[in-house]
Amino acid sequence: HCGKTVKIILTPILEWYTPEACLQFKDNFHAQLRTACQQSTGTAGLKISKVVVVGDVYVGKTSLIHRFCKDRFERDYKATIGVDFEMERFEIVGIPYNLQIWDTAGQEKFKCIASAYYRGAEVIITVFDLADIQTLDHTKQWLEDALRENEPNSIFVFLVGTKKDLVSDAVCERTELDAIRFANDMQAEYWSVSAKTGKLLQRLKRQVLQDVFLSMLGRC
Ligand SMILES: Nc1nc2c(ncn2[C@@H]2O[C@H](COP(=O)(O)OP(=O)(O)OP(=O)(O)O)[C@@H](O)[C@H]2O)c(=O)[nH]1
Repeated sequence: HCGKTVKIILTPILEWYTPEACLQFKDNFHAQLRTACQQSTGTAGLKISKVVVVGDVYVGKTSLIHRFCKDRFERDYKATIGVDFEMERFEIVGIPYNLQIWDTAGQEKFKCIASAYYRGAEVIITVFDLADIQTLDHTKQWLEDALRENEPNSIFVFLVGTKKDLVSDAVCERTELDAIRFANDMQAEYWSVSAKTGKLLQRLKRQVLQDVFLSMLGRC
């Protein structure tokens, strides 16, 4: 679990983690990376990174974040009122980082409140429901709104289709073809996932952490 690539270094704090066997704690670990990590400070000296999750009402944004941070799924729907956030802690070369994951409301009446929290994001995750193709059509607008509050060239964008468990493989494949076209236009990375089964979500999470890390390096 600890190796020489950035991807592997970004393992969050896990119970089976053994610092003694971890390359990033060795004296001869990549000097440039170590310096970059030590220099990258965010708001008020804390090392904070921000991910913002946007998309239509009921597409599964909250469920995605719960699976990300708590590895839990709830069947009952509770609309997000305005915004909410989860904090995920992880370490790089022994330096603790806080990853803020902002959950925004999809309901039109809360859009004004939610958009006030778009600023300062390193990653934007634009979500749609694989079982409701119309929600894919709206992703470009969600992204446009989120990008307006950020520096478009320094941001990583994900397009995520959720509720993969609700659609057949054939429907999923057809929708993915459209989604990949959208992703190319949006310069986004595309993933199909299910918060219910948790399928691919841990891999998506690692990819998000990797992009956050690259973004921090870019700021140094
Ligand atoms: N089967 C299935 N249901 C899901 C999945 N993800 C979310 N849901 C369900 O879809 C409903 C809406 O999910 P939420 O995560 O609350 O949706 P949201 O996008 O946060 O909604 P707003 O906060 O109102 O914008 C809930 O009843 C979830 O249990 C999934 O991957 N599979």
